[in-house]
Amino acid sequence: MRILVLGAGGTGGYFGGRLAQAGVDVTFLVRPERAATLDHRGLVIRSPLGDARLDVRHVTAATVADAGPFDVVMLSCKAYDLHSALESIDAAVGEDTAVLPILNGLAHFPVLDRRFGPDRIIGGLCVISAAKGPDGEIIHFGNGASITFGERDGLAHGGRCEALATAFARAGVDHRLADDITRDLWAKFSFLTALAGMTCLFRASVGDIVGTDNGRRLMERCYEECLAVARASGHGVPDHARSMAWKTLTAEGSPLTASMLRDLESGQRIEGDHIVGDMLRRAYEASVNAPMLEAAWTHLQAFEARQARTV
Ligand SMILES: NC(=O)C1=CN([C@@H]2O[C@H](COP(=O)(O)OP(=O)(O)OC[C@H]3O[C@@H](n4cnc5c(N)ncnc54)[C@H](OP(=O)(O)O)[C@@H]3O)[C@@H](O)[C@H]2O)C=CC1
Ligand SMILES: CC(C)(CO)C(=O)C(=O)O
Repeated sequence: MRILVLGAGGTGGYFGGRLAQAGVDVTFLVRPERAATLDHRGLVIRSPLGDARLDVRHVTAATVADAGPFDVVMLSCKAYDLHSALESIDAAVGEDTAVLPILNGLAHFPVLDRRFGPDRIIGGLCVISAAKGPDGEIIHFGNGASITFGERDGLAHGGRCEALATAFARAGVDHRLADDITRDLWAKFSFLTALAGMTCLFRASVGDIVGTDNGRRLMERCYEECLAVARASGHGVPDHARSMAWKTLTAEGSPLTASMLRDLESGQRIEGDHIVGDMLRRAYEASVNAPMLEAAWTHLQAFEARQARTV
């Protein structure tokens, strides 16, 4: 199986790197600056699951056409880069290529469906805390790193998801082939929106928020709003996923924050509109009362307005 990974940042660098490390046929599609770093230093992963320095095959938008087509294109850009990423992968997508996005959120699916046709798009998500460090190294915080994917229509599509599962198994990556990926996507979207909305709003970890007089109650309200949107959309989050999320969102002393807070505090662009803004629009459409999401989204928009003035 030939895999193209768009982006060699926190998620793409980690999961693509693990595949490459195991000898899976992986090529990274990167921008010129990242290509220069990969040439110079290789793909460096610092992780509690094992450090690595890998010489990885890579192309840029200008050269990808010569390397394709691929069996799978794994998309690991931030949502605000989606359109440029799609322009770049166009030449790599052939008749039988599948596209596996691992972005957070849901709003990229209709964009991908329109561009490549729904049959080409696999549902995917990942759970990890990782970022690109100052020297281009992938820093993996914490011990968990898993990827979940599956066919959104439940059909076989030539066994491409099984082939992907084989590749991840070979790389020793914790992975799951989901029987209902849409349900998993909604479960993660609901959890992440509450986590990102709240940790950004209060500029604090879960533990620090729930340790305050009212934090636990506010966290509960925010998560309840997200769950209500999921239910109204016909994708109610199953009990086990809800109780796991709730435990994580209210764990005393937990240092967990969303990657969005890391981005916000380091002055980078954020996926506020793709995550919190999108959930709130869905709340309005479904007539779900969502004051916590309104506060979280107002805060992120105000942050972005100030950020735009200072760059
Ligand atoms: N980081 C995390 O812990 C987690 C992130 N996610 C989600 O995964 C997605 C990706 O996040 P993350 O990996 O952190 O993001 P990063 O910013 O670390 O990595 C994204 C990479 O995509 C590259 N890229 C963007 N546009 C293009 C393009 N047109 N051509 C080539 N490369 C491009 C960027 O390149 P360049 O280096 O040139 O800017 C960057 O290296 C997001 O939706 C995020 O919410 C999900 C779970 C956990
Ligand atoms: C919740 C978490 C850490 C899980 O991967 C995540 O997706 C993020 O912070 O963006």
